[in-house]
Amino acid sequence: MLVGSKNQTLAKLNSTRSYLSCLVLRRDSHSQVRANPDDDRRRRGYERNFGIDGKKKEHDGLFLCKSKGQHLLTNTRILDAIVRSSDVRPTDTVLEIGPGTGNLTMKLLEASHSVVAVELDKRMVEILRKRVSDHGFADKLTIIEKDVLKTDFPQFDLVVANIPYNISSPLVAKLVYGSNTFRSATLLLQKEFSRRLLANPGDSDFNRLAVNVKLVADVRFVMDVSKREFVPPPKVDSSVVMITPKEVKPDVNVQEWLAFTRTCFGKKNKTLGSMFRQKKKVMELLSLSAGRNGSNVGVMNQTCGDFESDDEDGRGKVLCLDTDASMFKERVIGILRTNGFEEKRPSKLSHGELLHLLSLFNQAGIFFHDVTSSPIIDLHE
Ligand SMILES: C[S@@+](CC[C@H](N)C(=O)[O-])C[C@H]1O[C@@H](n2cnc3c(N)ncnc32)[C@H](O)[C@@H]1O
Repeated sequence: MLVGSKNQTLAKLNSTRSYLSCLVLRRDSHSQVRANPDDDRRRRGYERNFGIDGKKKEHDGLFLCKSKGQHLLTNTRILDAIVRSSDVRPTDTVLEIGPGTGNLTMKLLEASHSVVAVELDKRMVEILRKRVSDHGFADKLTIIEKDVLKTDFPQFDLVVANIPYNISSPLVAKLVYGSNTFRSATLLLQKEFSRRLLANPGDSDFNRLAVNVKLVADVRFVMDVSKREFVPPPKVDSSVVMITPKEVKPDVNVQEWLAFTRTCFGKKNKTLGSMFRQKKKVMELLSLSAGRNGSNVGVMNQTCGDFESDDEDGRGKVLCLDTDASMFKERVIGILRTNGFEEKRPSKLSHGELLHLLSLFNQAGIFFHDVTSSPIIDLHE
């Protein structure tokens, strides 16, 4: 039951910082809240089911926390459309990330052989368990009560999930660059993130996220979902996309590829020539490449070492570094020029062309990944 109007609720929320991130959901409201085509009725439904009441919160209320991305999808029509578009089969084990109170889970349990759900919020887990066992599905559900980013997944056939948007990038990375083999991942994502993911080489908005994901997977747009379909409504609209891992993946060192795309897509709209002429970039690549086995840069450093020892006041060292850097820069630009890449912009290049350029650099002893740092899969920025 609502205590106060929506405006009063917001005023109270503003009064305490910690309240800003949470709303109170009555424990039974997951089954009562339904999206409605009529905006006014939807607002009234929202107001009936949410409110801020200190006492209720302590006794039978449930906070929906912004920081955990807790926006529940309540429109049955959309939930059905997501399940249909995911192509789930009766023999499938589905991985659901962030089941919340189980709106999507119930549909997945009906359509699949079993569901593995990863949820970090104990209160959600409690509600989900009860709801699922009330409907006789307990045997088909495994709940992993953990942070999905710190969990090893058991085997599954496909992913279907309305995920917390604040972990979109590391989660997509974990799925597409992780060790699990699966058919597809149908994900409800922030619309802007989906658009970035869907961009193709040559598009004005082709970006590092898309180039990294599309190296190993295909991405298909499924549908847009309005923010009004969620309780509480987030600030942004959403889209459903389907990510399908490629059967054959390119034979490339992933860390080297990710470091290479970080360099290439770091400065929007620059040509490769102007990007690789920057002194800072040249010095960075020189130092990364010098430590690698088989790198010709090592030979340059050896010569440099002899030179340095002859010079007592250290001026030779500066000169030597400058010589190294300018020779190295010539080598980098030479590769770009000889192979027709100097005037090209990375966003216009295909995966094949980018992979070719990386292998030309590596063959010439020019490397991008810092082998001394611990490996991480970061897909953008
Ligand atoms: C957007 S809600 C989706 C809820 C439900 N699937 C639905 O559609 O109504 C995201 C859910 O993910 C959970 N969650 C947030 N961060 C998580 C994490 N790192 N690991 C696992 N679950 C997480 C939240 O507690 C919340 O239940």
